[in-house]
Amino acid sequence: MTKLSVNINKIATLRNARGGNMPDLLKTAADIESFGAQGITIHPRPDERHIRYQDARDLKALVTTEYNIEGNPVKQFIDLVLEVRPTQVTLVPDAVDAITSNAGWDTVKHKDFLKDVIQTFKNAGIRTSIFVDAEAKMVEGAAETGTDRIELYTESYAKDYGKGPEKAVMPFTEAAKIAYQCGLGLNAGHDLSLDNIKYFKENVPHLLEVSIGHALICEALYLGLENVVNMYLNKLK
Ligand SMILES: CC(=O)[C@@H](O)[C@H](O)COP(=O)(O)O
Ligand SMILES: NCC(=O)COP(=O)(O)O
Repeated sequence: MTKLSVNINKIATLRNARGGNMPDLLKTAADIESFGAQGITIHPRPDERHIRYQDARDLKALVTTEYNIEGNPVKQFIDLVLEVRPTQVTLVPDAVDAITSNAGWDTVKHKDFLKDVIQTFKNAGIRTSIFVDAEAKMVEGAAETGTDRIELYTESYAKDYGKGPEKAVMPFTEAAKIAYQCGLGLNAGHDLSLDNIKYFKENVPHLLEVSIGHALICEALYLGLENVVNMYLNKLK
């Protein structure tokens, strides 16, 4: 079985737009768990444009499933993760000004750095994962850091899925096999959606977990709007 970890960054984006507490991030996380999701993912960024560092602390007391914190391991992030002690930390090499994550780690170039950071988190009993592109060299490099898992960066799959799913998924199938041979657990995420997730699951072996946020929240709007519009109409009769 592949676990679904719901990324709630977009709930925080919406909340922050008005400065109040609507939607309530903590209630939404609890609801998502009660609907059956097996994990909650957040990706606090240094500018706190969506998830705030305090959200990461508050969620710790509430999340009863797998709690996954993603981010670039700058000092502030490392300190936060060591304080919160989630189930899993996912290291993502994102630039401060990036709109969203746009690349996996170069695990060859940054091997020594990653080894140190991974060890720090493992010493604290936190499972580790490294965000990588679906390339043999990067997967093998990740294995040499001592990480428990990798997360395959799936943007290219999502982008190319419409042009031909067989070709789009091929590098991910291969990377998954290599990860398994290296003894790495396998996660995946970025731009996965209701359209493309089934084919990915069917063609990528040993997939332990996917984290999905942007599309899932958009789909929740599309699929929930009719109900809410009708509730308003009923009140306005
Ligand atoms: C690592 C990854 O692919 C996701 O965490 C993604 O970066 C979501 O972050 P944003 O919600 O800030 O786009
Ligand atoms: N790790 C990927 C993630 O948490 C969600 O990415 P996205 O679905 O918001 O693109």
